Amino acid sequence: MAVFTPLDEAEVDAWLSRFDLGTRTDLQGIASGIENTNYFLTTTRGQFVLTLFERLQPEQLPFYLGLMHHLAAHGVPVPDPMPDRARQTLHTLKGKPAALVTRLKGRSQLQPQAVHCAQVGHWLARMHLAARDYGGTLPNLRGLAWQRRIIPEILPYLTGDQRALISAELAHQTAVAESATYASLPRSAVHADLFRDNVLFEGETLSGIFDFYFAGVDTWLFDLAVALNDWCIHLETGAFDAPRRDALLQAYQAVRPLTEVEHSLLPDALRAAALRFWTSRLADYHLPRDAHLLTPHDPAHFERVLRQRLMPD
Ligand SMILES: Nc1ncnc2c1ncn2[C@@H]1O[C@H](COP(=O)(O)OP(=O)(O)OP(=O)(O)O)[C@@H](O)[C@H]1O
Ligand SMILES: N[C@@H](CCO)C(=O)O
Repeated sequence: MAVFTPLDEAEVDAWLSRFDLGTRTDLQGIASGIENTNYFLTTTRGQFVLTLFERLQPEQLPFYLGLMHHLAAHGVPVPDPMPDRARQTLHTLKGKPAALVTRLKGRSQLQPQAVHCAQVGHWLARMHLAARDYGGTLPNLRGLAWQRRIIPEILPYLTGDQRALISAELAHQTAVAESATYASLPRSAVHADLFRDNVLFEGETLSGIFDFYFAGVDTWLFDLAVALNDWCIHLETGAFDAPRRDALLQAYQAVRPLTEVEHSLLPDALRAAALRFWTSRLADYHLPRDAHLLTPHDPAHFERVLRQRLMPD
């Protein structure tokens, strides 16, 4: 369930009157999602999503909302945060930070085919190019610095084999991140969590990308690796499905060809992306921050993905 903070119609109406968005015609709690309280809010002027941020710090939110607006203004189909009459997009409702964003059309495609992966590759590259001149500077808060802090806390919960794997991978990624080639990788604000459940399709056409609340400045290659590791694998084994992987990569490169350095570092980036989500899932599982909010995803899945990425092709 994802209505952690129930809202009644009168309090939503009072809040909505700050905007030039007409009056409420419908309000429905959204059942999915595990981080925030979300409602679909329909007014006489359009369809929106009202989000109450249950966990995120208000200081981080201007970066996410600013990025969404920047991308929307560049023609990327992402939720556009609505300003109130005082031109603010970050609001407060029931004492929590809140935003009202445009509702995107479409449905998720949890069993993607190559045609869907090609759409994801195309829009990921468009997003990267559009984000180049976004001025926000929030780092990826689940990047290597966070992993180096949290992995020692997780180690006691792991088997000897898992401890060896995660420690060796962390050491490898630290060495990669300190290399001169890594420093030359193109980067900007990126989504950093472009999984199947954060994209909508109308038929075979991508109609929306949402959930920017893990976005941060990181390499474009890392963002690409996150998407490849989710959209283009067999979920049971973590192995790549070659037609889907090739479709995503080709469509990405039709918009923005990878540099030579990016080609050479892609295998490391795929490992880095697997390590990132194995680590966060282990942390959510063993060190829950807000146990009542989080339904942890299965950490073993990303352990399998990492082991697959370590095998020769
Ligand atoms: N702007 C939007 N337009 C259309 N649908 C949306 C939009 N934002 C959210 N949704 C719908 O609401 C659901 C819940 O949103 P979301 O996945 O972002 O939840 P969350 O709790 O904020 O994050 P998490 O994915 O981390 O659990 C999505 O699966 C999607 O169906
Ligand atoms: N995509 C993340 C959850 C955070 O949105 C995961 O699958 O672990």
